Amino acid sequence: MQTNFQHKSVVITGGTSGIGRALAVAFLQAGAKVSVCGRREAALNALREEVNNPLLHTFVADVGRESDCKAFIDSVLEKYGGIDILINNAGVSMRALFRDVEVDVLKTLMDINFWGTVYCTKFALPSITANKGTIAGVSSIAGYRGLPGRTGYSASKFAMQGFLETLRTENLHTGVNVMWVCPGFTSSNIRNTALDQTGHSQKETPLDESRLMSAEEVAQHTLKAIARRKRTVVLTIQGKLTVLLSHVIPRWADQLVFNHFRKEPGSPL
Ligand SMILES: NC(=O)c1ccc[n+]([C@@H]2O[C@H](COP(=O)([O-])OP(=O)(O)OC[C@H]3O[C@@H](n4cnc5c(N)ncnc54)[C@H](O)[C@@H]3O)[C@@H](O)[C@H]2O)c1
Repeated sequence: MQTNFQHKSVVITGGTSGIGRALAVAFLQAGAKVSVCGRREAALNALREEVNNPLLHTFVADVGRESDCKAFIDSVLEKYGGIDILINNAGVSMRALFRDVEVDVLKTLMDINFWGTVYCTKFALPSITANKGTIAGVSSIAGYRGLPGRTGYSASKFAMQGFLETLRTENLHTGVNVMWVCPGFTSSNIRNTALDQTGHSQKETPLDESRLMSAEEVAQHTLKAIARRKRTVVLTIQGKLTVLLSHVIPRWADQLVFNHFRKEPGSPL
């Protein structure tokens, strides 16, 4: 890994916790120049103190805002002179049935998960093209398969994958690799910060987070996939089976997914 990423300029959105944070640490360990954005200065300061590495650049930006994304990418170009790898990682989830949820919750998820990806990619693309680099998205099984209680989340990840797939095809002969990674359930803040029907954080997780894949494992798989210039990576067997079943026998997939989410603690199904 060391040889692949040494001195590369790597940009990660949403890098103060979970998978984004683990990616930042892993790329720094591999000798990359890492730029991370987050919404809160205090969380970015904590990350800087913890990793204590001069190759880490942090910037306050809400990826749901186009002007923040431009300012973030401009700051990276100014500091490091270019971008080799962009990882669109920042994300928020939800848990509420569509019949109950306020439409604004879905708009918030689209703003962050989808539009944040579009904005950052738009501003970083010229430099990544010049460097024949990589544009990556941290997607989800929810980007292949609608999951109950997650209409906005699934829609945003389907949209992200459609956007990235199109971009990959447009860039087939430019030397730019466009790819996405789909982790399975991974221990992080994503379920605690998931929005409820009125747009407030749930502040609890329905899963035993200690039994899930770690963010560090996801980061290692992601570095490997980027180094090998993969197209898409689904990280778990359960995820691969869900994707396959959804294509081959979608009616079964509907029932299996329904059964799975009905058993989730607090499920309104
Ligand atoms: N944890 C899982 O089980 C899992 C599974 C599949 C996909 N994912 C995806 O992985 C990615 C990372 O999530 P995670 O699991 O590490 O959760 P997390 O909540 O720990 O990390 C999400 C990060 O995004 C940041 N973020 C949220 N909104 C933002 C905004 N508007 N602007 C800037 N930053 C913002 C958060 O501050 C945080 O640093 C997400 O895109 C998520 O959809 C997670």
